[in-house]
Amino acid sequence: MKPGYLILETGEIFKGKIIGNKNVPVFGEVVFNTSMTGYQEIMTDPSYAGQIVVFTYPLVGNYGIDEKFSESLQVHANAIVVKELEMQSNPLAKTNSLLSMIEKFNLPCLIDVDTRQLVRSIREKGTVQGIISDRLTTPLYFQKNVNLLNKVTTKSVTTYEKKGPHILLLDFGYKKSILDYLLDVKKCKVTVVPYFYPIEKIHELKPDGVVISNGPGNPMTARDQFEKIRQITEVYPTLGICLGHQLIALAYGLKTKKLLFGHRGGNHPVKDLETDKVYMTSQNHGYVVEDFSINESEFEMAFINVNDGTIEGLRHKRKPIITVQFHPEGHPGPLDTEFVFDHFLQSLIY
Ligand SMILES: NC(=O)CC[C@H](N)C(=O)O
Repeated sequence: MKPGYLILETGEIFKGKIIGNKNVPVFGEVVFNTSMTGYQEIMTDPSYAGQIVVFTYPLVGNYGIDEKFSESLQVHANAIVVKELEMQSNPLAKTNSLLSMIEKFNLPCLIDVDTRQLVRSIREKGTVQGIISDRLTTPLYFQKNVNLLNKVTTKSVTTYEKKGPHILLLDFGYKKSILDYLLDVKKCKVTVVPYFYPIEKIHELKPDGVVISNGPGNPMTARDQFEKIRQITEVYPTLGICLGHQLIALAYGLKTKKLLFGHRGGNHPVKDLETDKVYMTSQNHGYVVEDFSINESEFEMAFINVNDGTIEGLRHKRKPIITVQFHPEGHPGPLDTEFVFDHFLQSLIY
């Protein structure tokens, strides 16, 4: 194991050891996730493309990995940072080790890091770019506002046949558990298309409803899709999840902004403004829809974050459009808000 460093844009340096891909430096936006489990789902969630993920839970890898928990076929995070990494596989659980996954995907990983201090710094100063390197003299070079969507979206059109309603999943980097939920739990027929799929071709597929997926980066990088998204919502009942929520809001003229350090974890409390009930949700986002922009828009707030009062979901006043900033499909995290899918499916006429 060779010594390594996480060098932040602010000039702060965190020491550790490099394992996995030793071909550093590697760059990325440094974000932290507070989930106590779910490292495999987090690493394979396409929304983390371009980011260096810091796990606040101090021991990562202790229950191994299992193919069925992957949210995609790749690891999307640029690198991970952990306090203590369990190197062995767990013979009782009969799983492979996290290290085998790190090696398979050639993922740079900085271990033995004071992640508490690192997260304190991010919480204070905000999300910053960083570099993992094996030397302190690495020149700081940061790419900002890169379009990550082409990296994560599907290149083809795939239909999964089932007897239920036909849902089009517009893929900005969807998590597999969204597809699984629609297929296996709700028995929907699902067609997954690239995010840039033209509106005429969407009409040809004759979906009963559209789900706009989660995905990486600043939602404004998808501005060339806003007009199409608006057209989709004019015709089809639509559910937007996380990035999908932000894109629908932007398509209707609302605004987004970057949070100081984002929401990434499995216990973010969200209040349903219709019932006044609070649910625990799984979250992973750095941007939010700005609340002032909702005034005089065609939307009303459906969910609010109990911790910081940010918008967690929108409902169109007349059209069947539901959007959520959190992840109703969980993975990792609670499934308390799966009913969001039911509300969407109830809005379909087929
Ligand atoms: N999970 C997501 O879809 C993330 C959305 C967006 N990239 C954000 O960070 O806010």
